[in-house]
Amino acid sequence: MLAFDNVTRLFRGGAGVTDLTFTVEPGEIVALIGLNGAGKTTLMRLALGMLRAQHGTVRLLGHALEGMHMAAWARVGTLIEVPLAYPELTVRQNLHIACLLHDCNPRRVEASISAWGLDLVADRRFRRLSLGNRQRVGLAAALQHDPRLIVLDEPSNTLDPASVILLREQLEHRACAGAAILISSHHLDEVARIADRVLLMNAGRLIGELDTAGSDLERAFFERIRQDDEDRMATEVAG
Ligand SMILES: Nc1ncnc2c1ncn2[C@@H]1O[C@H](COP(=O)(O)OP(=O)(O)OP(=O)(O)O)[C@@H](O)[C@H]1O
Repeated sequence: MLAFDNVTRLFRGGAGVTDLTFTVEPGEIVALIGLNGAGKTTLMRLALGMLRAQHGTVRLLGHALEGMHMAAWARVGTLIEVPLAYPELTVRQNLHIACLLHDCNPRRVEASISAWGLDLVADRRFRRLSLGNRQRVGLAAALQHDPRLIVLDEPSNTLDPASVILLREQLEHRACAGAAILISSHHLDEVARIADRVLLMNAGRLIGELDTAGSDLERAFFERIRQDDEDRMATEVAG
């Protein structure tokens, strides 16, 4: 569903991501964790063609990124950084547009409004919403068309605990229906609860998977990062 093969994208100044190879299969929830600046958003932007790889290939839904046509993009659901919405339009109008863009029946909008608890703000302009409600609109827009591939950057940001549970249920439901899901997060406990696999990212590289069965996830996470930093420094000194 989503496959990276040796993908590299470096920015001027040297930051970026290097040699990324991984897949997200149908029915799988894969989480990406790493410190600020590790490269998670860059990876997601590469996955969605918002950035082009300098080396390597990205494949979505069986297509090379360059060969993706509109019908294939309509089967992808994304939320990267901030929800994309027209500030002067209402929640309902924004969801209607998102539905049309994804070639889905606009009758789904009402179910989506109710699923995300947006009934009371459905006719309010997007710009007047609280941050958490904006995020809920963004998630509703990303998921209401039953995408086969879902890519969400820190989706639980600004959500209240009830919405975090709602998000978890929505993602589990979609994974059960066969969607491939990639999410990034800073919430280790939440990630451990929902993800089938947790990929660790550090300094622009994927450095392995975190075993979520362990009792002290934070400790395991920081230990892996510390070890990777040490290994890299040792390699640099030796080089
Ligand atoms: N357009 C750009 N030009 C130059 N450098 C960039 C650009 N976009 C990202 N970077 C740099 O690439 C690195 C990875 O950034 P990225 O936003 O992918 O990290 P992140 O893991 O998503 O961080 P956070 O958890 O803070 O959101 C950082 O050092 C960042 O400053």
